[in-house]
Formats: sequence, structure tokens, C-alpha cells
Amino acid sequence: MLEIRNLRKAYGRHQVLHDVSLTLHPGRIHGLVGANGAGKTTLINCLYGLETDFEGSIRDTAGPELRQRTGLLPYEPYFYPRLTGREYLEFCLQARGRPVPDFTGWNQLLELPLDQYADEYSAGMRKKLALLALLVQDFQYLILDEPFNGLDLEANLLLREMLKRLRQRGTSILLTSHILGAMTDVADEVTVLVAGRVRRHYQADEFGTLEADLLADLHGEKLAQLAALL
Ligand SMILES: Nc1ncnc2c1ncn2[C@@H]1O[C@H](COP(=O)(O)OP(=O)(O)OP(=O)(O)O)[C@@H](O)[C@H]1O
Repeated sequence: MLEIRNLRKAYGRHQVLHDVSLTLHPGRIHGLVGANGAGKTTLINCLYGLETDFEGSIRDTAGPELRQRTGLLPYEPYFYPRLTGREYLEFCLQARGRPVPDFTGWNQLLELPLDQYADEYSAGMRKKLALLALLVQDFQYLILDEPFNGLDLEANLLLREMLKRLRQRGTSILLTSHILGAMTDVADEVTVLVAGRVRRHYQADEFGTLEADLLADLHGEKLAQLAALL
């Protein structure tokens, strides 16, 4: 279990996260929703250790090696130039000291040109390759920043099914998405961040309220403004 308690993060004088608390449970998918700039990526960066200068605590109840047990899908995966998709996968595994498996089965699903340079892939293919690098490793925690973004319809459906299967195997998943339907289809609970503060945690049986609240909160004011303009 991963416990985030009273997380506070500032960039200079700009306080981005204000006492954010949430818990990732084994075998559960936790969605993180928030407007652009709400602090989702900052929270993920703190979780994954890309940001260390924060207050509050992030504790893995299984022990101190959180980074070893965690895989991150960044919003925009980066690939070194002149590295093929296959070499990228091998690099990811070797960097973690893990054996390199046969990628054939996985790649029959994702259909990537693994022998082409990864930095020449399309946006959707880049996301699939970064996902594949996570799927072939057995992580306890997966942090997925906008995993559905850029994927075609088939890959989107496939990813939803993969997430459900990973959940069955006991993986804890934190995911962000601006596509509410994709999020509520797979998530067991959702945390709404508004300007760096937790507005509310929703359980799956409250997702109906979540949609209504988001519409009212995030769009109500803007729609009134739009009505005055158009
Ligand atoms: N490295 C940084 N230096 C200074 N400010 C930053 C930095 N990274 C993020 N911020 C600020 O922190 C706030 C939250 O940004 P963050 O990227 O976490 O939001 P987000 O919820 O992920 O947004 P989006 O949905 O657009 O990806 C923004 O005001 C942003 O300008």
C-alpha cells in the first residue's frame, strides 16, 4: 500500500500542492482528475522521486525500495535518438537488472515496428512502446500519466482491458486522464484535485455524482460566461 500524507510542494513562491493525501491499495485503480495546472504531474513526480524537495510523506508499507517497485508512464515518453524500439525495451529492462524476455506475444497485441528508431515513431506508437516497457516488467505500482491520450480506438480498448487484468493480479495503479469515461470505466476510486488541493475522493458507486460535480464545478461558471459571449 502506498500512503501519501499531507504532501506539499512549491516551486519558488508558488505553492502547487497543498496537503494532498491519498492511498494506493493493491489491486485497485485510483484515478486522479483535475484541470490543467491542478498539480497532477507534480504529484506524480513527487511519487516517482523526480521531485524530492517536498513536505509531507510518501510511504510504501512494503518497504523502502519504492522506486524499484514502481513503473512510470510519463505524459510524453522520451526516447534517445538512434535507438530502435527493441533496443529501448532492452535498455529499460537491463537498467533495472531484469532479464530480457521475448517481446513477440506482447507485440502481436501492440503491433509496433520494434526494429525502427523509436524517436521516429508517431505519438501513439511512442505511448504504446513506453507502455510495453512497463507491461513486460512486474511492477507493484504503476503510475500512468494520461495513458489513453494519443492511442487509437483499438489500443484504447486494449489498454482498458490490460488495466483490469493488472488489477486482478494485485497491481496498484494511479492514473490521470482528461477522458472521464475512460477513467470511470476502469477506476475503483477517483480523487479530484482543484488548484493543488483534494476537493473530494469518490468511490465507484459515487461516480454519477462525480460527473455532475465536475460539470457544475469546472464548467458551470465558464458556461455562464460563454452564454454571455455567444
Ligand atoms: N518545474 C516547474 N517549475 C515551476 N512551476 C512548475 C513546474 N512544474 C509545474 N509547475 C507549475 O505547477 C502547477 C501544476 O502543474 P502540473 O504540471 O503539475 O499540472 P497538471 O495538473 O499536471 O496539468 P495538465 O493537466 O495541464 O498536465 C502549474 O501552475 C505549473 O505551472
